[in-house]
Amino acid sequence: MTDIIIGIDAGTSVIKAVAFDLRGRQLGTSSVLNHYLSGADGSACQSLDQTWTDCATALRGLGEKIPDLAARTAAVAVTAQGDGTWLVGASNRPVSNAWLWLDARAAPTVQDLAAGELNRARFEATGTGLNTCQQGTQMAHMDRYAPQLLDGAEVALHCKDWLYLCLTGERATDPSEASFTFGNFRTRQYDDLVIEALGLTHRRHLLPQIIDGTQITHPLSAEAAAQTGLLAGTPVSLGYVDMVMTALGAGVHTGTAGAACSTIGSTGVHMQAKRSGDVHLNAEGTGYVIALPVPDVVTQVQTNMAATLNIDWALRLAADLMSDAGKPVDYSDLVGRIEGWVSRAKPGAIMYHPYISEAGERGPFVNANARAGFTGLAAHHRFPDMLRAVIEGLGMAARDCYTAMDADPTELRITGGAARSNALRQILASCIKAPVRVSQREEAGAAGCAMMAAVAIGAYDTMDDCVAEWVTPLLGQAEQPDPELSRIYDQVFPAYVSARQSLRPVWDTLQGDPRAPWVNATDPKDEHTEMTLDATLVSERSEP
Ligand SMILES: Nc1ncnc2c1ncn2[C@@H]1O[C@H](COP(=O)(O)OP(=O)(O)O)[C@@H](O)[C@H]1O
Ligand SMILES: O=P(O)(O)OC[C@H](O)[C@H](O)CO
Repeated sequence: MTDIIIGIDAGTSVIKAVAFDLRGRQLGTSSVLNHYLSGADGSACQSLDQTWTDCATALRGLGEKIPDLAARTAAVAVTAQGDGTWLVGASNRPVSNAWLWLDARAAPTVQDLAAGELNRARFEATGTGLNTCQQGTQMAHMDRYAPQLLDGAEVALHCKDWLYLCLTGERATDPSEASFTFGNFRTRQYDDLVIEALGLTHRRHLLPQIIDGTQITHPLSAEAAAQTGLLAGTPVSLGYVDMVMTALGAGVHTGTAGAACSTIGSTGVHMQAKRSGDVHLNAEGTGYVIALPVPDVVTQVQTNMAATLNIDWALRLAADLMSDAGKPVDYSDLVGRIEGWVSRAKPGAIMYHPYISEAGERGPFVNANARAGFTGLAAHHRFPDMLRAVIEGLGMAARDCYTAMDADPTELRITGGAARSNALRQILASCIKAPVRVSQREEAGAAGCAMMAAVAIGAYDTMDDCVAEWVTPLLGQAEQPDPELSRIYDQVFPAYVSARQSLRPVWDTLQGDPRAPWVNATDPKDEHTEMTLDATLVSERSEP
């Protein structure tokens, strides 16, 4: 009897394979740390072959934990980190390492395309502002400065699409990434005007077929079966991009009017489900519109490049000082002190803009030069005051994003590593002025794509039926905002926005001239991969 669905979530930090029963109970997880290479030129690259090997290892690991996994598996589904460019050539071999969503090399091309006369029409079709993370801008950049990469490719995939190809031999992508990058969120199809606006009409042949994993599956190939330990012929479903899979699993679409969902992990993703006719397209042309695997329902999205990476930066600073002073401690050991430090500090005393990512910020404004900063430090301030400001900065950034979406959430469902922090939950609720609820779902991304497979194999007639059993019962208690904190944050927020608007020329000066366009097609040196490793260690150590 087949009674298990496996969800694969290939994130930037970790690749996970998670087993669920057909009613959504999590049975087991197996994970492998992910690795990418980043360079001083802004590059962030990942080996396609290694990604598949790691995925297969995670699946075999799951087989060691769950008795008779292969025979019991009714379906497999895959989602992964989004954006980026995974080029595949003849015989389905990689053309080069993938460019990840973290890759900042396309910055000059983004500036150029954003000023193009077709850009507003492109935005109104995709609902998505241009940034360096996306496949469209990365391919446009390659087309200008490294055309040999595209010349050598037969198909341009995203991470989950590459894994789907390895699992099934099918070249395909899903409606979410296809429409927010190259298409229209209303039709979920490619749009010629969008492709023209990116200057990629002559590369149109690189875009794969679009399939919906709630309706179509392909069988696991014999080669993939040998590598993963699963049975050839097992149905495989292609999930949507991880941002919406996580949100689906954590409660973005349960039928509660006005509810929104934020993922507060390394990045911050803020989203609200809407009918496609109700999407608010802002004047600045920023954000994403990402389809959900539900007819005519999309998510309006604004996403911060860095969320908890700001906390990790502050803790690392403290850990380095302690280590230099002969009291060695890893920054992840300090996570347990966050609550005490925050409770000792005065709210709203210091302002912090959380743009710590080397790639700047993308939501609700796009600026590769944006950088983090404190405003309002005084001699009496100590580390706890600064840490509280960092966490309040994440709350302000979330409010900035929801404001740009014209959303006024009635309730915020949260997931991601920092949802474990009481202090963060209270600050977030008070900044947004809505109760927060933490989903008890441990692996929301893997669950989201497994739900698609559950619909595809007929375990549920509709996604809404599946949500009612897999998602709604796992939503935790509502935690109310603190009215006094909300009053303080109401006062601070306009200043937070005007400060970040005024800082623009300062950031431009600090970053100097825009990066020289990238011309060298060689891959970066392995300069650091420890960011992802550390993030994982922290979250493992801080399990409740
Ligand atoms: N109790 C906590 N308080 C604040 N941040 C935390 C806590 N526990 C984990 N984190 C942060 O959560 C992040 C990991 O979140 P997670 O969602 O697991 O990662 P990712 O977004 O990389 O998939 C780390 O940056 C870590 O510092
Ligand atoms: O790997 P994670 O942080 O789960 O996901 C990354 C997103 O897909 C990315 O931010 C898309 O641009």
